Amino acid sequence: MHELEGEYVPSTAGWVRDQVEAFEASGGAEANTLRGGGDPIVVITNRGAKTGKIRKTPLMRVEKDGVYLAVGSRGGAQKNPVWVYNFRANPRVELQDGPVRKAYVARELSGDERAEWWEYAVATWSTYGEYQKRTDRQIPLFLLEPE
Ligand SMILES: C[C@H](OP(=O)(O)OC[C@@H](O)[C@@H](O)[C@@H](O)Cn1c2nc(=O)[nH]c(=O)c-2cc2ccc(O)cc21)C(=O)N[C@@H](CCC(=O)N[C@@H](CCC(=O)O)C(=O)O)C(=O)O
Repeated sequence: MHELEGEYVPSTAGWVRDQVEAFEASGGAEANTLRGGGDPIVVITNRGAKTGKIRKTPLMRVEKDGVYLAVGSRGGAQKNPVWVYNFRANPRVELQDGPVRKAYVARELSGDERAEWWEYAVATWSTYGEYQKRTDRQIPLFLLEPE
């Protein structure tokens, strides 16, 4: 059975749900930046930690040599986005970048490795630095490596 089949339950956030829909309907040709600006996004399909349902999570595109970084910033909110718990429970995800959708395994980062990737994330999209200043929660990072 294909790893990530199952019932897709859209995000409770309308703008996110709509972006996923437009992105997937166009094979990643449309709705592939943040709010139509110049910052590229990817869409990560993941399995709910409690419901087992299929979730689709757009994140900023942070990539290096075929490996992607998922940044649990959620605008600097005090609590983690719940997809963090999905990635921890079900690390096999699928990531679509433009027209290409592939299987990855998510691995949560810590220590020096995390520090290095955090620096790269902020260099890629500087708003992440602003978000970390807004909360004393340490923003979780997951490296997505091709399966
Ligand atoms: C709104 C909420 O989503 P969330 O998983 O908390 O994630 C919040 C946001 O991070 C998520 O919406 C991101 O896509 C927002 N977002 C970014 N969020 C980020 O954290 N970082 C980014 O870089 C980022 C970029 C981005 C770009 C475009 C865009 O449209 C959205 C972007 C949600 O969908 N909640 C569902 C539950 C979702 C879920 O996965 N439930 C699990 C249970 C999880 C648990 O164990 O509690 C399950 O199904 O079992 C609900 O309340 O019903």
